[in-house]
Amino acid sequence: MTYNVFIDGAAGTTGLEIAERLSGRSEFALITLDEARRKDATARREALNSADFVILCLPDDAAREAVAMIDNDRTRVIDASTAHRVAPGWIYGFPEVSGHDAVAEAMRVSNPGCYSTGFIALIAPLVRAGLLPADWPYICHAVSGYSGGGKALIERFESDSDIAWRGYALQLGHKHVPEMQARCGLTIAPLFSPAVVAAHRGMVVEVPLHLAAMSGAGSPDALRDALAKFYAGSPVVVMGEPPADGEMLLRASSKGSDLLELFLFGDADGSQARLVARLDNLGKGASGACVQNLNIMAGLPETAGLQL
Ligand SMILES: NC(=O)C1=CN([C@@H]2O[C@H](COP(=O)(O)OP(=O)(O)OC[C@H]3O[C@@H](n4cnc5c(N)ncnc54)[C@H](OP(=O)(O)O)[C@@H]3O)[C@@H](O)[C@H]2O)C=CC1
Ligand SMILES: CC(=O)N[C@@H](CCC(=O)OP(=O)(O)O)C(=O)O
Repeated sequence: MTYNVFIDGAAGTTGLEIAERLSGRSEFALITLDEARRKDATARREALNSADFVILCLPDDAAREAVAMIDNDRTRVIDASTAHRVAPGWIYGFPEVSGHDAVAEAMRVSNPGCYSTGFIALIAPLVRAGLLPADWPYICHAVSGYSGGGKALIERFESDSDIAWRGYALQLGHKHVPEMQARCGLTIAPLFSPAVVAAHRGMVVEVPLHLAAMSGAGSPDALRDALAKFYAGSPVVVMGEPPADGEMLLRASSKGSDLLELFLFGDADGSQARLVARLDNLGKGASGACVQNLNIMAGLPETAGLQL
């Protein structure tokens, strides 16, 4: 069986990476639009309706418009944008947390945000296990490679090599906060502080915890064991090897990866911990996750075409 796949936004950062992961795979045939027609509404409507699977790699408004153009009940959609991540009728495309069966059967899948992937991977299983409270004001710090901001941010960083660090969303209310809160079942929106560093790709997401002040929280060992148990058997989400030298580096030259590595560092008396997720914003943070979801929806091995 060969499935027709249309990547709407195929010339963008996420779209190009998905096409790369699908290239050479006989299970999929890509529907492509040339440069002159890739934003043409008629051509897009035709492509959207002739595909078995559509992957939207578009800004939010264009993603909503694309979904509205689909007028058949056969085409299945994976949306990489923020548009549908807490929308009714959409399955959240994080199979390890939402359930593989839910993704496998879905007509509409919303791919998680890159930062949200790290935060949810760390917090959702621990809240579900009762080892962390749902009613706690969590704080999350993160850094991303500049490709996380798409073509515009890549152009900005590559034309100004003097930017070493860019803090943003300083007025709070980053667009990933609603999905972080909803998918972890938190009663209070987390405070999220993202930044961009002078690396093309890569991401570190950290949630520092005052365990001693949190009623009912587990010990660092209990949290680590619970995460390891939750993701046991996952080929994509793994417990990272704790660094022997006590430091973690994000290298500007790092190659792409579709792995998501989780770490838990605790202090000697167990009163404080740092939960850390390391991933590639373009891997499990975007394109790798899209391909993993596509594999699952098509009934194929979930890691086919992934770089692990
Ligand atoms: N980059 C990342 O790490 C991640 C990105 N995402 C999300 O994925 C989506 C795509 O992001 P990204 O690839 O980074 O962004 P880019 O800006 O790199 O690419 C977006 C592409 O969409 C095209 N486009 C814009 N409007 C239309 C339209 N109306 N019809 C057809 N094509 C259109 C753009 O065209 P043109 O080339 O002419 O500008 C561009 O090629 C966004 O919603 C983003 O938030 C999600 C997770 C991580
Ligand atoms: C560095 C950077 O700018 N990152 C993007 C998020 C990338 C991502 O996850 O994309 P979605 O738009 O699909 O959520 C941002 O903070 O807006």
